[in-house]
Amino acid sequence: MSPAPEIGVAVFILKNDQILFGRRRSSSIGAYTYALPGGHLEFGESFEECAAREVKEETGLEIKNIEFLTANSFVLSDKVHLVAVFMRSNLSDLEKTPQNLEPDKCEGWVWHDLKNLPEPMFGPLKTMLDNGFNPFPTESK
Ligand SMILES: Nc1nc2c([nH]c(=O)n2[C@H]2C[C@H](O)[C@@H](COP(=O)(O)OP(=O)(O)OP(=O)(O)O)O2)c(=O)[nH]1
Repeated sequence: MSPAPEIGVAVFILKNDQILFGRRRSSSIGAYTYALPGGHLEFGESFEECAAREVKEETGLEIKNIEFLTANSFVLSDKVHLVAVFMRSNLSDLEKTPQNLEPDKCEGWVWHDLKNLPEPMFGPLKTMLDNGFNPFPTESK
């Protein structure tokens, strides 16, 4: 029997014109590609709770204005079917810098301009951004 789809929550943290990305390490899917902070939805969690928890666990940052943006279904192989929920947020404290709290999973966190995105990017995210998806609120960007 095929494995069940996995549900991931990925978070665009927006700061001025920039988005926070980290390069994934080899132990997980999307090895060596740039992706957003995020992780798997745990039983009983809302998308907002999952976003805040994963961002805190991975970067030490606290976020606010957490909002649902979109969700997509991606079949990556015979064995991997992702349902990715994309959220956006702002930093609670603009002065705080991200820490790499899970160095076994991520090489480090860097801010990137929407017009100058890092490559190679994690497949599901790349598909969305290549199709013109813009995570910034329309009034400010
Ligand atoms: N982190 C992250 N996950 C993403 C992105 N796009 C996307 O489809 N996903 C999917 C892949 C996975 O199915 C799921 C969670 O990803 P993950 O591989 O980072 O999970 P993790 O090990 O940090 O999480 P966990 O098991 O500790 O909860 O979300 C993205 O940009 N960033």
